Amino acid sequence: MKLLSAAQTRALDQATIQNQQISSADLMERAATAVTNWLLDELQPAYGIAIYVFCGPGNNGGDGLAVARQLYRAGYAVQVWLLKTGKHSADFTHNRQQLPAEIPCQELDPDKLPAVTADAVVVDALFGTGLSRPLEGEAAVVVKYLNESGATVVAVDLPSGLFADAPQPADSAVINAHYTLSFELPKLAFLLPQNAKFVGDWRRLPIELDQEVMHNVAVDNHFVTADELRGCLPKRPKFGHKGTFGHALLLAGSRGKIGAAVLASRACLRGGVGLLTTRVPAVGYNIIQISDPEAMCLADPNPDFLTELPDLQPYDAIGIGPGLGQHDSSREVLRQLLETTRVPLVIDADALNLLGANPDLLALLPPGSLLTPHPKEFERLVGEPARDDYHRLDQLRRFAARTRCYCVLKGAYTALATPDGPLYFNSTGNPGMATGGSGDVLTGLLLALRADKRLSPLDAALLGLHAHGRAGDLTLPHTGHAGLLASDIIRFIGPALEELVG
Ligand SMILES: NC(=O)C1=CN([C@@H]2O[C@H](COP(=O)(O)OP(=O)(O)OC[C@H]3O[C@@H](n4cnc5c(N)ncnc54)[C@H](O)[C@@H]3O)[C@@H](O)[C@H]2O)[C@@H](O)CC1
Ligand SMILES: [K+]
Repeated sequence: MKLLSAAQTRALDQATIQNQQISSADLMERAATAVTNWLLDELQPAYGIAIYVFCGPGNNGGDGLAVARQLYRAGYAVQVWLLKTGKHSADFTHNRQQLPAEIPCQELDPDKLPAVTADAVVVDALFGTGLSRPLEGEAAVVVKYLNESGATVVAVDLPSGLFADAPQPADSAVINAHYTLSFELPKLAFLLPQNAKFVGDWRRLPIELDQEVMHNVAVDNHFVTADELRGCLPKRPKFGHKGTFGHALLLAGSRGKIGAAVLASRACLRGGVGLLTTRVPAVGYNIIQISDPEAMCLADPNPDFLTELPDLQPYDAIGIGPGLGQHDSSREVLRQLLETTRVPLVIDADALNLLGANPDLLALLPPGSLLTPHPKEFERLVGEPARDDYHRLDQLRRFAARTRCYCVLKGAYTALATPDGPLYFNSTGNPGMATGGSGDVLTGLLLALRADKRLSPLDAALLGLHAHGRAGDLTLPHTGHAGLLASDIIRFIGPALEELVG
């Protein structure tokens, strides 16, 4: 699913109006109907509860006026409050004229705002994608007042004051919505941690925008849905054998962190790899052999950390990092690996920290490698803290372009940057997965998919990120959020992958 800029959204609205031969008021009615239906079907406010619709001067306000009319016709006690300032759009004026006279409708006076109580529902239709500067004056006063009211706030299209795809000054007034109802597509802003308190739970309301125009528009950012990935994982051929699915090598673990190697190995096996060899320091030999009997174990001569790179000839993909530690000898193993490998690499955890601390190693990164940092590891990799989440995405995009690698940025909506520019945001997963070992599981799963020669690097990464989050979602009924362990995720990798098989 594409994430459009505000300008692209406007163009798509216009194309829809033209191609479907409808008026802009018709499209607005469609949008408002989607909001009203969501309110009635999902929020289900009790009859008699006060519903305040706050409208700005543009088409977002027009949506609000149409919603107010529809809610009134559905029997709700609605009142409309209008911002005094601003030039009214044509569709605002149209819907203002359509508002039944029985609905109380007044202009807002910042010195005498309506008493909005905590049990009320507020529909925020002040500003949407037409926001051109941070809110100030009257609008900022209203927004701050609503944020303090305790009422349930439902934002139409976008929380007022929030830019769809760019940062705003830290102290600017933005609605803190409980729910944001976005027309047709989500917005980039929804996927960034810094905007979580503005956006609340977001929903996407389809309004039948022109599919062909949407298909052809070029975008920098994608939100990857299950529908798009379904069928992308090739079926295992009837006469396939273990060689068909690749032989992976995992370099992981150090004294006290052999568990990371166990988790990554098991996830790799559950990810469908044909064969797996796990290289751990000698202390991990028995542990791996007992915990992951399906894996072969090659012990390093050193008891505590990796010091030697094995012969790489048999392997189709190599993963390095989980629990590795940052010993000088392990750094040299990483260096040798970067210098000699001819197969895809998956690089995680301490291997990333070693890259960050040694720019000469970073320069050796083979193009096409897949890196899986969380934000702190990514900061070490690029050596510069991000100003905000948008800046961090810029850094991510530039890093992938410069190194010609695929780079993940782990989070609630994990991002994947590609060497050619586009970013892909993952749509699965839950906060229960923010637990030790979850990243090791991802590395193992991605390693399995990179070892499968039938998959492109991009498909392997997207499928792995999706299946990892989905496996985490499938554990929830069994574990809840707090009780979710990384090893539970592994149990559900199989079912999560099965959903994606063509
Ligand atoms: N274009 C269409 O046909 C559709 C538009 N829709 C709605 O229309 C919205 C976009 O409408 P508009 O483009 O009219 O934009 P908005 O309604 O978001 O706001 C635009 C108005 O606000 C003013 N403005 C911008 N920033 C301001 C600020 N900081 N302080 C004060 N005034 C400010 C602008 O000068 C303009 O008058 C969408 O978010 C969506 O809610 C939907 O009805 C779907 C169809
Ligand atoms: K809004």
